[in-house]
Amino acid sequence: MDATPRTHIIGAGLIGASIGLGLRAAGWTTTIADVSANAERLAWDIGAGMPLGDDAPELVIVAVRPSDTGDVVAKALATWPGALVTDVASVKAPVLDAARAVGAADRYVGSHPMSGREVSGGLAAQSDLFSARPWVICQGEAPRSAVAVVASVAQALESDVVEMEASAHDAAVARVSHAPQVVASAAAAALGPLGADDVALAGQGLRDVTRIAGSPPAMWADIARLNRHAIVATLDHIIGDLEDVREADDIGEALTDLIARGNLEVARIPGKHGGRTREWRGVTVIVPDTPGQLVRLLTDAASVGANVEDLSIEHSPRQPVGLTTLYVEPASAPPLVEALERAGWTVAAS
Ligand SMILES: NC(=O)C1=CN([C@@H]2O[C@H](COP(=O)(O)OP(=O)(O)OC[C@H]3O[C@@H](n4cnc5c(N)ncnc54)[C@H](O)[C@@H]3O)[C@@H](O)[C@H]2O)C=CC1
Ligand SMILES: O=C(O)C(=O)Cc1ccc(O)cc1
Repeated sequence: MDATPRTHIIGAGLIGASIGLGLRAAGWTTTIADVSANAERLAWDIGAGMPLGDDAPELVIVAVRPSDTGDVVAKALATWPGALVTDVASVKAPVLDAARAVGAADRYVGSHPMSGREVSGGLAAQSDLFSARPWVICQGEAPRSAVAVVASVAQALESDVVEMEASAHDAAVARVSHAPQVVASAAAAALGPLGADDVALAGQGLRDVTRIAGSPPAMWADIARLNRHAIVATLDHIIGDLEDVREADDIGEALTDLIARGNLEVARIPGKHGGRTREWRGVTVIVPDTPGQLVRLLTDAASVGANVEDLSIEHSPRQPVGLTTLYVEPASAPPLVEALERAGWTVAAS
C-alpha cells in the first residue's frame, strides 16, 4: 500500500473531521461521509475530505458512535473487499468481535486515539487534536503490514502509537477514562442542592475535577453499555474507598490514607499533554483583573527569554485579581521570578 493510502472516513463528527483535517494537512487524500447531510457538507466545507468518488478506498476509518461501530465496520469490510478497515471507538473488544463475525478480522485493526473534547460534532474539529497524545492500536487477527498502515495514520497526526490487546485496552480505559467521567459527573451533580451564589465560590479544584462533566451523555451511555463489566469493577474500587472514608471511626485517618495513595498514583500520570512526560516549574503571579494585564505579563516574561510552556488562570468572580501560573523549564524559573518582580509583579509562589 502507498505511504499515503486513499483514505475514506465514515462519520464526520468531532473525531472523524479532526482526523480528516489532520491527514489532509499531512498531504493525504481523504474522502469523508456522514449519514447526516449537514455534518457531511460541513466536513467537506472545512476541508476534512472530499465526497467519495468512484475509486474504492484503500483504507477506511470508521468514526461513528461506539454502539454503531461494529455494524459500520462489518459493512465497510463487505463493501470494499480490498480495503483495510480501522475505527476509533472508545471500546475495542466488541468491534473486533463484529469483524470476526463477518469473517474479515484479517482486514480489521482496532484503534483508539486517547484524545478528545467535551463537545461533539465536526464544528469542534481540530487538525492537531491528536498531537503528542497516545493512539492505541489493537492488532487483533490482522497482519503486521496492516498495523503499519494504521500506525502511519497515527504518526501523520503526530500521535504516540501504543499497541495493546483489545480486552487489556478496555480494562485500562475503564480506569483512565470511563470511570473518571462517571466520577466527574457525580461530583458536578452533587452541586444540585446549592444556589448560584454558593456555586460561585468554586475554585480551580472543582473546575479541574468537573471539566469533563460537560460531556454529551449519548456517547458515554454507549461506552458504558459496551464496557460495563470493566467500568463496574472500577466503580467498585472507588466506592470501596469512599465507603472506607464514610464509615471510618477517624475520618481524618481514613482520608489521610486515601490522599496518600492518590498522591502516589497521580504522580504516575504523564505530563501536560498526556503524552511525553516533561517537568515544568510553575511561577504564580497575582494579576489585576483589568484588560491587557495578561499580555503585559507574557511580554515581561518574554523579555527575559522565558519560554512559557503552559499557562493556567485561576479567577474567582468578584475578585479584583486573578492568579496566573506560567509553566517554564525549571532553570528558567529563578530569572523569570526576578525579572517579573523587577517589572512590578507580585509573585505569589514559584
Ligand atoms: N469525543 C471524544 O472525545 C472521543 C471519541 N472517540 C470515539 O470516536 C467516535 C466518534 O465520536 P465523536 O466524533 O465524538 O462523535 P460525534 O457525535 O461528534 O460524531 C459522530 C458522527 O457519526 C455520524 N454517523 C452516525 N452513524 C453513521 C453511519 N452509519 N454512517 C455515517 N455516519 C454516521 C453522526 O451523524 C455524527 O456526525 C466514537 O466511537 C467515540 O467512542 C474516541 C476518542 C475521543
Ligand atoms: O477530555 C479528555 O480528557 C478525554 O479524555 C477525552 C476522551 C474521551 C473519550 C475517549 O475515548 C478518549 C478521550
